Order: sequence, then C-alpha cells, then structure tokens
Amino acid sequence: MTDALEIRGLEAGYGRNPVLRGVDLTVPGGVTSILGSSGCGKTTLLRAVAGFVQPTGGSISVAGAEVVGGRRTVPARQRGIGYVPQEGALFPHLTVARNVAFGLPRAERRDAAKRVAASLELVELDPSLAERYPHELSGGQQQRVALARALAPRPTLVLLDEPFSSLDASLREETGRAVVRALRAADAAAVLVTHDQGEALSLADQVAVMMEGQFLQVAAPSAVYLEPADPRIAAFIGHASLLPGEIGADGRGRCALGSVAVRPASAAGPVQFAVRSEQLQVRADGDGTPGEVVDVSFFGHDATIRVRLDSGERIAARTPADSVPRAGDRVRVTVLGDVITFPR
Ligand SMILES: Nc1ncnc2c1ncn2[C@@H]1O[C@H](COP(=O)(O)OP(=O)(O)OP(=O)(O)O)[C@@H](O)[C@H]1O
Repeated sequence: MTDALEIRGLEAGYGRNPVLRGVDLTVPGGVTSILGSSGCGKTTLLRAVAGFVQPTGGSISVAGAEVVGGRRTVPARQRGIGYVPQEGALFPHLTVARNVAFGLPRAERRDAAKRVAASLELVELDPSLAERYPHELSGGQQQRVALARALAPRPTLVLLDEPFSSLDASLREETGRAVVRALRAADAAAVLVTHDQGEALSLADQVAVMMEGQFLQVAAPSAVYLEPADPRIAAFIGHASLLPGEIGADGRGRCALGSVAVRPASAAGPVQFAVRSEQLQVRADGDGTPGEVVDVSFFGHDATIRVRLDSGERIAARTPADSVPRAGDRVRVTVLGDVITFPR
C-alpha cells in the first residue's frame, strides 16, 4: 500500500539558520505524533509538508505523489493536505457552517450544505451548532470545527499543530480521542505535533521523537517508552535519571544506586544507565542508597521526589501520594526491575 507521507533527507531553515537537518519519516497511515522539546523544528516540518516553508533539500511525497523533490514543488493548495493550526484557526466573522465550507474547492461549494453536515457528524458535533459563530463555542468545539474544515475536502493527510494546547487537561483528552476517531472514520492519515508526551503516546499509532531538527527514534508508542533508542529519549519521555556506571564481569550494573539488574544484557565496561522515575522507591529507612530530598512536586495521584544521593548524583522518583516525604528529609532509595543501559 502507498504510504500517506514519505519524507527523505529534508532540510529547511530560516535565512542562514538551519532547522531541519536531514529528516526522514514514513507515515504509512493512521496517526503519527511528533514529540520534541520547544524549538526543535516540529512546526517547521509541518509547514514544509503543507507547503508554507520552502525546503532547501530532500523530498516529500504525499500518497505516493512527489510534492517536493528535484526541481519540482507542488503549491500548497494542490497537495491534498488538511492543516489544523494552533488555536485561533477559525474565521471569527463566519458561522461554523461557512468556516467548514471555506475549506472546500470552489467547484464543490454547491454541495456545501451536505458536506458541512457530514464533516460536523465526523467530528461528533451537533448539527444545531452549524449557525453559531466561533465565539459561541467552547474551546474543544472550536478545535473540532477546525478539524471538520480540514476534513471537508477529503484530504488523504491531515497535519495538526498542537491542536489541543489551549484546552484544559480533561477537555484535552476527550477532544484528542474525538479527533482521532474522526480521522479514522474519514480514513485520513494524520501527523500530530505535540510537546505533551501523554498525548503523543496515548493517541498515536507511531511516535517520532525529534531533537535538534532530526528524528532520534520513530516507533510504536510502547517501543519508544520501553526501548528508547537514545538516553535523551529515556530522559525526555520516561523522566529517567541518567547515571554513569559500568557493567561488571557478573553482568550486573554498578552505579550510584548500587548493584542493579540491567536490560539489555551488555558486555562488561562503562555504560550509561537510564533509571525511570517509577522504578525508584523512596523510603524513610531500610536498605537502599542514602540521600536527601531536594524538592517534591505533588500531583494528587502521585508525586515526583527529587533526591540528592550522598554520592552527589541527583535522581527523580515517582511515588504514591500517600507516602510523600518533605524537602530536607533523609531517605533511602531502592531500584525495582531492570535498568535500561546505553553504551558510553
Ligand atoms: N519565521 C521564522 N523566522 C526565523 N526563525 C524561525 C521562524 N520560525 C521558527 N524559527 C526558529 O526555528 C526553530 C524551530 O522552530 P519551530 O517553530 O519549528 O519549533 P517547534 O519545535 O515547533 O517549537 P514549539 O514547540 O515551541 O512550537 C526555532 O529556533 C525558531 O526560533
């Protein structure tokens, strides 16, 4: 089957400032989320695919047709791509129906009423909202209208740039799920840019982790989380603490947290350990590596406790909300399960 999107060696930037440095990405279908820290180039990549930024090298194909490559550049409106920008995407002076119809090619506007109704149904919005203006809708409803507008011309690919960033946590999750259902119902592939790792992991079929204008790993959500290809991915996505250490002749690891079981099995020698916050237990006493609590972030369901070990290294642990120490407390830290290991 033809891939919905194929990007090879893409380079782009602003003036003399290179942003994308040879990006490769294949989106077979379904939802791919692009996750990365602020400023790494996520929006620039979406804008290059959409046709709003002119790449300086590489190629882009949409549904098998090359839109950038060699000397050829297909104009944005002929790429068959839907684009849902960050907030503020709707025309404030147009009703919902006219906002959605705006996305249709001129020749298809005669049929607009039917297409608007079908698009609103896809995004699970009540048809009675069609005559409202954007300011008469909630934030989540506005984002669904923006998606309905992008889906109305039946694109093969939809690009969504942090579409839920202005919504509060509960609305975010609900809107995210509805958007993914709508994309699947419309049989459109999607690329979703986010810097929210929960959103990236829970909504997507494939997660692409970007750092400094390149993808470090493109894989299924569970693989990115459980088998990070790079220590920076473990630190970013798994909130892992990175510690230097070594593998002994017995195959066990040794680091500031003592002797630890490792994954994958590694040859003896120096390594870097990525210890996930949820595999660290912090207790007031007992066995374990001694340290002092530096600070605590309380989230309700659990808390993140940052500890300075007596050896000087810092770690972060996630603990249940009912056993949270205070800053300055003396504690003991133990490790549960295998620690991910990277060559050093
Ligand atoms: N129009 C522009 N002119 C010049 N530089 C720009 C322009 N737009 C973005 N940049 C720069 O390009 C780099 C990548 O920006 P981009 O918006 O792609 O990052 P991002 O990963 O989407 O960030 P965020 O998560 O904060 O939205 C940044 O260093 C940014 O300052």
